[in-house]
Amino acid sequence: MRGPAAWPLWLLVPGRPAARAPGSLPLPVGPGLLGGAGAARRGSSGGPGGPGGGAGLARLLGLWARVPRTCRCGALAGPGAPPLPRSGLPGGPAAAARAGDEAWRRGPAAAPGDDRRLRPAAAGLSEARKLLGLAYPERRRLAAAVGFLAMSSVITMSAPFFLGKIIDVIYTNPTVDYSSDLTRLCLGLSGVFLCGAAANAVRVYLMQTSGQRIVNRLRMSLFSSILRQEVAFFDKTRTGELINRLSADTALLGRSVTENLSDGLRAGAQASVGISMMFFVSPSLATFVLSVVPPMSIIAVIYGRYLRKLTKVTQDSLAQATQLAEERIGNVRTVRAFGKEMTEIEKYASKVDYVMQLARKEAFARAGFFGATGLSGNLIVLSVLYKGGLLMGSAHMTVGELSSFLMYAFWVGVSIGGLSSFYSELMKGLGAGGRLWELLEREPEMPFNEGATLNEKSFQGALEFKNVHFAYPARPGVPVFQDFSLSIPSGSVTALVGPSGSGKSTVISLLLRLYDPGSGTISLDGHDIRQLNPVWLRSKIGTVTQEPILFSCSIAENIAYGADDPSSVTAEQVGRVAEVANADAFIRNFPQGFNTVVGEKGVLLSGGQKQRIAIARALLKNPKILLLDEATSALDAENEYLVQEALDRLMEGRTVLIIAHRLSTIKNANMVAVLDQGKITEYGKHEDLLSKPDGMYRKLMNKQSFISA
Ligand SMILES: Nc1ncnc2c1ncn2[C@@H]1O[C@H](COP(=O)(O)OP(=O)(O)OP(=O)(O)O)[C@@H](O)[C@H]1O
Repeated sequence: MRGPAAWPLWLLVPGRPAARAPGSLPLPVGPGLLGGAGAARRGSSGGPGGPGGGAGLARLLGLWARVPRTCRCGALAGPGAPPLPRSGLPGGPAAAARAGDEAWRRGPAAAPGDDRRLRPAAAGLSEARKLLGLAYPERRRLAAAVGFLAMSSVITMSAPFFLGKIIDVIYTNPTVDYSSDLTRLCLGLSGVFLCGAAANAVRVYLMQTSGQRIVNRLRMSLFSSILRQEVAFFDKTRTGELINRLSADTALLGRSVTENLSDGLRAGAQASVGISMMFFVSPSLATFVLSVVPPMSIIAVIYGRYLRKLTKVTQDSLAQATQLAEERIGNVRTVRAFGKEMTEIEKYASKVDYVMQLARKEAFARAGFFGATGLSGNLIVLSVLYKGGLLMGSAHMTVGELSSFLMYAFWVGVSIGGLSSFYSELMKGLGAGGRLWELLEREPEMPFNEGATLNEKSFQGALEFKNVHFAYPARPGVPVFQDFSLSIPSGSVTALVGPSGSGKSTVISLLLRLYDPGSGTISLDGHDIRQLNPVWLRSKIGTVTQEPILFSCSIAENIAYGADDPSSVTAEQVGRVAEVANADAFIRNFPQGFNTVVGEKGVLLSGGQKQRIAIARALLKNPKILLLDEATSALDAENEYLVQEALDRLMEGRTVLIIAHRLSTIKNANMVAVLDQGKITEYGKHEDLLSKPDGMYRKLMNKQSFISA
């Protein structure tokens, strides 16, 4: 915040400390003498520009990779891990309750473990109340800050009165020696100003720290709410947009309820005290001055509404620009391979240009608003001088009283400027808040962590699809499965084959319950998986895809990610599974061994190496059910052998569904299922299916090149 001492004396252009309006009048006393001036207009940093301003399964599972990196490693346990902090508060609901966070609490009918019902209690209330609800957990700090604010404001606002007295001491009787009176008054006032400055400093500190805590809590709540959403939500919502909401919008919203609120309160308090003092010093002059306030209020309301709408559009366009940048930077190899750098730069430039256009509109509105308030401020001063001069001439006012009045008028002008800044920042906060509330209050269409679990001892891992009909929510009119039925007995290996796009990866998505079928049932040991707790279900399933997604952390952390509680995994456990997965030799060859950081999405490793790390991760998870997607392209002979051997070890004793691309896998499978046009058209052993002369399987074998290794 700009320090008051840096403000020019003539500053009466409300909310524009840095710009002197042409022709504005110099005032006798500057705010620098009067302690902190919280009415300083906030910078517009939160506005445009922001604060500181054919591998289907891989694609599906890649959704998980959209999770921001910082949360992927270690901190975020896999399925089966303790649920994410409810209510977004680091300590979960208990902490929320401790913090008195009424905006985030369980609904009255919530069952234990029912995360879905956690929703902001403020839902349905006006947005302004929701904003204030955010500040509620910080009420003690904020109340203390308001106390210090009141103290510094009282001191600030008493200054003009005493300064007027000093002027009268000087002017009233120039022949008398008034030096001792003057020294006493000035020393006393210096002490009082010092107290005012200290109170103001404490207020700023408390407000800033509360603001950051509110933003942190808001970000945690939002991140938690985003991660709970069903996968279909991520099919429709773009990552960059969510990132923008998490960073820019939360900051804007947080600021509007703390620093801005504090400055608004200060300005409000100072304006009302200033107006009262103006009436106290000269009622007739005060009545005259305040006749200009109502027209200004009307302009402010119109301006505020406009700004609110504009902020919403600006934040949306900013989110789109972030989305584009995030996607292109994340896929820079593809951009480079196609030589599209310049095209992408132009695309980004057009998005940023649009944000700029909106910023220009905002600047235009701001300029008009602050120009009008500045002009009226200066006119007030001029008229006070005029009318005050006349009153002094008729001996109705002393020079000290006129000086006091002018200073109060000045403070009221500054405070009204502060109030208009507060109002515009609040409107911006409300504009940015709209989308945030939508996200925060969105209830996932699929339960996140509720439902039954099966008895671990009797759990077999038999899977069955019965008359399943399914279309992706993003394409409801295009059915992927129509009357799809398939049984995968416990402990058996079923190979799934079918033409590209026939829905093989979709089978895996449905088993992981990333989506629910439109009709029909998918059961585990005879229980409809919709009745089961999805987190528990996923903890029983391991997946290895042809393009495994690794996170940008160490190899050890990537392997430990498979465990229910990654933090409890020992180096020995990691070493052991890496050995079984034929991965430890190449890992140990890296200078930093298991501590080697693999780069974003594991970009620093080869395909075969990534697969073996994924196999080690699955081994550590030790699931009853395995869903595998074999690599379509052949690895070199050695890698091929090592991966295959690791996979064979991984498959032992589990229920396995494998999207097969290797002849050897198909031949070794207990059963082969042929998927075509949303149905299983053939089912049996490799040799039996091959013996059907017109069968789909035979045609597939002839058409598609299965890897012969
Ligand atoms: N998230 C999604 N939203 C909408 N449609 C999708 C989605 N994922 C896949 N599809 C569509 O569903 C159909 C089945 O896709 P799926 O990935 O299951 O096929 P596949 O048999 O695994 O293909 P491939 O062998 O090429 O990987 C395709 O038509 C595909 O375009």
